[in-house]
Amino acid sequence: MNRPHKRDTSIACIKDLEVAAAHKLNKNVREYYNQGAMDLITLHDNVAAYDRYRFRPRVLKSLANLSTSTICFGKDVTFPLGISPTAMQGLAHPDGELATSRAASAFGINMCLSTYSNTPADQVIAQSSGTNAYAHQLSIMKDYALNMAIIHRAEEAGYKAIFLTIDCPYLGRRLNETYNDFELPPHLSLPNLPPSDGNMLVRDSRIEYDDHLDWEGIKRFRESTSCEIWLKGILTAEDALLAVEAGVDGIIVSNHGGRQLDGALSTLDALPEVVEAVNGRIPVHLDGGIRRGSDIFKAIALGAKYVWIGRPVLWGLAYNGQAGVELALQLLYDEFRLCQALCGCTSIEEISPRHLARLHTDGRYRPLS
Ligand SMILES: Cc1cc2nc3c(=O)[nH]c(=O)nc-3n(C[C@H](O)[C@H](O)[C@H](O)COP(=O)(O)O)c2cc1C
Ligand SMILES: CC(C)CC(=O)C(=O)O
Repeated sequence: MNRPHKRDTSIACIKDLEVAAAHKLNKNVREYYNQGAMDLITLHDNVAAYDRYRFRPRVLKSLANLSTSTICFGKDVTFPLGISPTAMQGLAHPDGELATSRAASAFGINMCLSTYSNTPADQVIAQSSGTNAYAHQLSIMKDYALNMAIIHRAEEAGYKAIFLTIDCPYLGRRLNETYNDFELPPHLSLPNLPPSDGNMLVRDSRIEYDDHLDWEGIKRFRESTSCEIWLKGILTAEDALLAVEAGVDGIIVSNHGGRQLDGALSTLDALPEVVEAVNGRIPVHLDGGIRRGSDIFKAIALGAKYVWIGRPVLWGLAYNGQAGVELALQLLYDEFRLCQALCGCTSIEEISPRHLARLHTDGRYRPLS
């Protein structure tokens, strides 16, 4: 007999889910997922940056027609949140990326698949019932036949966009991977990449990234596919302007979840200068540090059209597969909708910088504009 799923009352927010996931994962995987580069300064600042803002809520606005939905990659999605590409989801749960994809589709939000997926791209997108859209992330390797094969497989399978990860000409120094001699367990494979029996992350010859890539190279990617081309890993106005000139379809303000250059700006702090430089010519998205629905609201208020999450999904997946990812999404959705309502916004378009105040050096919060 199918019993109705009883919600675990000990999990009321993403922090609870992080704790629950920590009990399910072994040390190597937990630290690979949760940690980042060097002293984890950027990792922590990604999260802390949200607390440097306060809301300026507007009251007595009828909420009768409140809508949280928005359009992203041609889909009318439930709210402005998507799933960032994270490697090797099979480490969290045997269903891996299949479970994540089913949860994204059930919830009506978009998903980006990692180059280092444990599941082939066509199987991941096949889990969708048509409610959501998919992007495929590309770690740009020296081997262009391999890069192009990944792009063309994604295009044929129905992926709408390629996210070029541009903050990774070399892998960041993740100390946990060295201490733990972190490796992919033998039961998991990486179907996008040629087989190898070397150490997965620290010394694997498959991870020879193209450290010669420049803006001309980005234009060539643009010409190689009918998928949209997005750059994941922009943190400055200067590079945002070059991205617009290169003709890409969009930008994701990202520091790889604090896993690349430790000490780089938090993504929320980088967002305003990128939004200002782009000036509406292409959409700007953000990922990094989102742990509450109210964080999503703050990023949207600062000009992101859509935001993405990495670790909260991995924690949901580790906790309880597809149902755990849906729980993570539900928590963030409920918190976001409430925050939007309490700020007096009936639509995503109404969310603006006027809804925020920022902490200044004199200890006071002031409106943004
Ligand atoms: C375990 C893990 C694996 C990741 N793998 C990839 C990857 O394969 N490609 C990529 O572009 N980004 C990767 N990222 C970065 C995420 O796409 C995203 O930028 C980051 O997780 C966002 O920060 P958050 O985890 O605080 O939400 C990974 C992040 C984590 C935590
Ligand atoms: C396999 C890794 C290179 C994936 C990644 O980008 C990460 O761990 O941050």
